[in-house]
Amino acid sequence: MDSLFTDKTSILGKGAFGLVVRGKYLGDPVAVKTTLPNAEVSYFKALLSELKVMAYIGSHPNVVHFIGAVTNRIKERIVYVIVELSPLGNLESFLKSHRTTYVNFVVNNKIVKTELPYVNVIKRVTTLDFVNWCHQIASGMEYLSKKKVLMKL
Ligand SMILES: Nc1ncnc2c1ncn2[C@@H]1O[C@H](COP(=O)(O)OP(=O)(O)OP(=O)(O)O)[C@@H](O)[C@H]1O
Repeated sequence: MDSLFTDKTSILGKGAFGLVVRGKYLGDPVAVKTTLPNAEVSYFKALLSELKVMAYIGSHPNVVHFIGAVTNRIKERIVYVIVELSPLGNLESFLKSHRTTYVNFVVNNKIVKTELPYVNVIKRVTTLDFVNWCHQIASGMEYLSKKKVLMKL
C-alpha cells in the first residue's frame, strides 16, 4: 500500500491532502481513496465520515458502489476506502474534454435531431446523453435524499 504514494501511473485524483488511485480487488478494478501522510487530522476525520456514510448508503445503480475499507492501521491515521472504479473519471472533466465534439439536438427549444447518422463511428456526446445522465443523477440523488432522512449525520 505504501507504493500508493510513489506510483504516479495509477493516480486518479490528488489534492493537497487526499489521494485516489486505481487498484484491484478480487481481480476487478477499483478506486482506492486515502489521505496523504502529511494530511491534517481534519482531512482524516472527513475521510472517516465519508466511509461511515458510504457504508450506510447501500447499493443503487446510480451511486458509486462502496466495496470496503482497510482499517487495520487506523491508529496511525491510515485508512483506505475502496469503491467501484468509474472508468471515465469525474463527470466535469469528461464534459470539458468532450465540449468540442458535442452534438446539440435542440435549437430554439425544438428537437431538431434524435440520433446521429450511422456513419459516426466515434462516440460523440449528444443532447440525448445529457437527458439520460440527468435522469441517472436525479435517480441517484433521490435515493440519497431518502437515505439522508433516515441517517443522523
Ligand atoms: N470511483 C472513482 N473512479 C474513478 N475516479 C475517481 C473515483 N473517485 C474519485 N476519482 C477521481 O479522483 C478525484 C478526487 O476524488 P474525491 O473523491 O477526492 O473528490 P470528489 O468528491 O470526486 O470531488 P471533490 O474534489 O469536488 O470533492 C475525482 O475528481 C476523480 O477524478
